[in-house]
Amino acid sequence: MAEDTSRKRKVRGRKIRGDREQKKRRRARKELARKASRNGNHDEAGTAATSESTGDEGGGHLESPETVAPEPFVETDAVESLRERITGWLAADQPVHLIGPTGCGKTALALSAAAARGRPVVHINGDEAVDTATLVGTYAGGERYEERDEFVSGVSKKTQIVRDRWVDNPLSAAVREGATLVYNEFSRSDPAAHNVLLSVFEEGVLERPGKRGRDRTIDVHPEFRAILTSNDAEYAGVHRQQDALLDRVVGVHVGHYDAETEREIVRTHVDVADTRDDAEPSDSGDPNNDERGALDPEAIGTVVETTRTLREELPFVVGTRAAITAANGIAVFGTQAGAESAQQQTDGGQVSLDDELLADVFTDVLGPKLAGTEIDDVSTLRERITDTL
Ligand SMILES: Nc1ncnc2c1ncn2[C@@H]1O[C@H](COP(=O)(O)OP(=O)(O)OP(=O)(O)O)[C@@H](O)[C@H]1O
Repeated sequence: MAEDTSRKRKVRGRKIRGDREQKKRRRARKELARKASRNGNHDEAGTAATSESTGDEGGGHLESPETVAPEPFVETDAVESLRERITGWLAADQPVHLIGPTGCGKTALALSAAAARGRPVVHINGDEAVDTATLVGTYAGGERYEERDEFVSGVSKKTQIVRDRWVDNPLSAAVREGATLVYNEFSRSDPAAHNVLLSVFEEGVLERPGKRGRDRTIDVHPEFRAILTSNDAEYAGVHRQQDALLDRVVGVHVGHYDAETEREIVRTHVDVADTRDDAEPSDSGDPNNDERGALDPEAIGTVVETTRTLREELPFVVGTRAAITAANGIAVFGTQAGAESAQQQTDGGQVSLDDELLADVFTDVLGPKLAGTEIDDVSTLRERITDTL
């Protein structure tokens, strides 16, 4: 009889514990939903879930589309047409591989296309150290918790339980949440790390190596998409990725933009002088940098034209980034050289630009690229630049 009573209480105890756990889980889910909605992280049904709702940990990898959208972002016809190609392929459920020379604008395009989808974004960079666990997740030791059993009133039993703690990494977070994965310079990572991508792209499941039981795989959310970027030289170089992977992505080749687009891009990254006759004296616009002046459209045109000529003449890539860096250098050094008075300097005067300054600035900007090229030293580089001007 006594045994019967204790059994009943034990059953009721479990039921109460079960209700409490359910409530706790519901509270946790609500909290996660609140956090996710603050991040704009919703799935199709308007509910929000993160890996934690399945008992795993995976926070921290998702960013809202608004956060990742590049700012400033120039949208000329050339930029828009490329972005439409990317978003078009994503709509066709194809992973996209953006291939192009360094500094031509791949990352900006990828992030802009990802943001345009309005889904959460996971942004990672490839490098030698990336392996499967870095992408998919891993066990991060045991998690200890205490379970309390109340058999009869006044008699309780505590049990220490150690449970494997799984930590999600970017790919698992992205496939679970239906995010857009932007995997920058993916060809810098070991190709073996990307085997998991094959089943993600082909079968819609992510295998979690080391996971056991029914948690071994994650079903890929139907809204999950991937944009991979790589430098055209590296892509064909040391880390050639397996054909099986390259076969499952479409390649969009991104070259250097046309002159008008490059001028627009440079313009958005520097302070532009107001050249109207009745314009106020120009101000750098940056309260922390009084020494930086404003470039007029003509100076921006000269920087872009020089960049484009050097691109043809020099044995290494001279990307749009080089043009932006040079323009920013000229905004400082041109102002220092051109300022006739101390007052003009602190006002952030308009820059004065001549060949000497252009050669100095471009020599510094391109100096780091000499290694492994036919140009042995920096004085030869300067000569080559001067010849081009
Ligand atoms: N459409 C654009 N609007 C504004 N800025 C842009 C645009 N495209 C590129 N840029 C700027 O040009 C520079 C180079 O772009 P980005 O970093 O995207 O090139 P990348 O090809 O990814 O370079 P890397 O191969 O070195 O990673 C950055 O400063 C970026 O902000």
